[in-house]
Amino acid sequence: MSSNLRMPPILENPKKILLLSGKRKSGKDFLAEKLKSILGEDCTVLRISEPIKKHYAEKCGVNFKELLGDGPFKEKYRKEMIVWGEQIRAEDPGYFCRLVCKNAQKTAFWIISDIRRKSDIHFFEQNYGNKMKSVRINTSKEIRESRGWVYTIGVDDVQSECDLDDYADWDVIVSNDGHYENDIDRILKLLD
Ligand SMILES: Nc1ncnc2c1ncn2[C@@H]1O[C@H](COP(=O)(O)OP(=O)(O)OP(=O)(O)O)[C@@H](O)[C@H]1O
Repeated sequence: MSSNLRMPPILENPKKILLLSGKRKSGKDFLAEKLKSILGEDCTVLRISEPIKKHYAEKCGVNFKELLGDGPFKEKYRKEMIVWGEQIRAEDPGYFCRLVCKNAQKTAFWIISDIRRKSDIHFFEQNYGNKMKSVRINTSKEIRESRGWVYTIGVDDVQSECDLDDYADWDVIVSNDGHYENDIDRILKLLD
């Protein structure tokens, strides 16, 4: 056997990275899971908040799985986690993005389902160039409220929730107000 045949394949993955952004309860995780169910094994859903939650759970002795879920536990600790995450980011804005990419499975598509800051977008632009596609999910206040959103000082009025309100360079903007099938098609086209 020639030594060439034993060379490991060059990893071209991920081929595309979808960044999902939107206000709380806009449906980022919901749409990420719908996309994953279509893309299957070729796709990994990643969350920048995951290493934050993991660290926070270990530090404070709380349940990591509960923090990841969509329930009251996450809401209870959200404010504290935001403050802690901001302290780390102040020194190194790419810290959590880098951690997520480093530990991610090398599938063809990555979906990052919780993009919250311009610095997150810049990280992916700088490191992955045109592979990165950004999606903003704009969902009405009324629908978000019907999904359990309650305006909370210290959460809804801080950078993690508002920094991307004035970002204007989205590849696709969707409204997840009820019917999402067309939105899914428009997002999938970004992966061509
Ligand atoms: N199109 C939809 N149809 C039905 N239910 C939806 C739809 N979009 C979202 N939901 C539901 O609304 C709730 C909030 O959605 P989701 O957790 O995806 O929001 P999120 O943007 O990820 O929120 P957060 O920023 O708080 O993590 C979930 O229970 C989800 O199943």
